[in-house]
Amino acid sequence: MEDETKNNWGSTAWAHLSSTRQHSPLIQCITNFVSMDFMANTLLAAGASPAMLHSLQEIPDFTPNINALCINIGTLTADWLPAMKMAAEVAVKAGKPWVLDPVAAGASKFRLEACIELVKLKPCVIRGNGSEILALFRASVGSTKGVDSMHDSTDAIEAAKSLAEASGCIVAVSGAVDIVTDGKRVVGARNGVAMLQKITATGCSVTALIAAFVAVDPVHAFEATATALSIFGVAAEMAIDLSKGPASLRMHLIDSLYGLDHSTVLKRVNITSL
Ligand SMILES: Nc1ncnc2c1ncn2[C@@H]1O[C@H](COP(=O)(O)OP(=O)(O)O)[C@@H](O)[C@H]1O
Ligand SMILES: Cc1ncsc1CCOP(=O)(O)O
Ligand SMILES: [Mg+2]
Repeated sequence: MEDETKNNWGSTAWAHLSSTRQHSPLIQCITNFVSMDFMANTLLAAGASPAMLHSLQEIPDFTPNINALCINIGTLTADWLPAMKMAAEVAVKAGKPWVLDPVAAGASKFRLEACIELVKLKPCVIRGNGSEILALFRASVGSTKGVDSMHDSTDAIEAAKSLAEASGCIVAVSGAVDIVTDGKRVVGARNGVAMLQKITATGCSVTALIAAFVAVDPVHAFEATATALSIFGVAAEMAIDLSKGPASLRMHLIDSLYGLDHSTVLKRVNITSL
């Protein structure tokens, strides 16, 4: 049974990656300055088409034509927030899914309140690390080390389920095990390598990959979220053997994602029910 489940997830992951390569969904990213380059390259390597457009003036023309939107508050300032909100509203109105990365949600009142306002604008998926999801669930500042997590993803399972129930979003918590829940179902993706934490913007980039997979399979956002996390992890597993440290892992990760083949995906995708 477990093998069967694993194989099904492998096929689903391959379907999402293949579909991304075939359809090249246009992903608008309103993201932090740190992540822009790596996020765009991750999306390109997966076959998607990234566009880092964040001007308030362009959103009414541009956002209705995208396939999905990724909003990341990593280097948030007050002047960026109206564009994020407008883009989320325009995307929802146009029937396009959007994904929220609540970077360092618990680091300040300003960030936390921005996240809470954004969650009200109906993201399809929220992906954060353990501390971010706990901060959002508790609606409280603290218990985070800036953008890095002070918690294991498994510490936030119940918080993720409650947040998913309350918001109607899929909630993903990244870490050694990536947790994905819709409030009822919970799966864990056990792919990836610990050194991913030593490369900035890997979390941001996997959130953008989730947006790409949700764009090609919007009615299965739960599955698309789990497979995106797993595929990113599998690419890292392939890359680590070729790497000498974080800088070369970063390079090989992009190459591995670009070159991932069917048999590797079927063999390595490791998603199970929790
Ligand atoms: N200990 C770990 N082992 C394997 N993969 C990990 C580990 N920690 C994080 N990852 C992976 O690194 C990526 C970024 O996750 P994470 O570091 O939790 O996000 P963030 O950068 O937003 O804090 C994800 O793909 C996640 O699966
Ligand atoms: C270092 C840093 N500072 C503000 S945003 C950012 C990038 C965070 O990226 P990630 O959440 O993927 O680690
Ligand atoms: Mg992050």
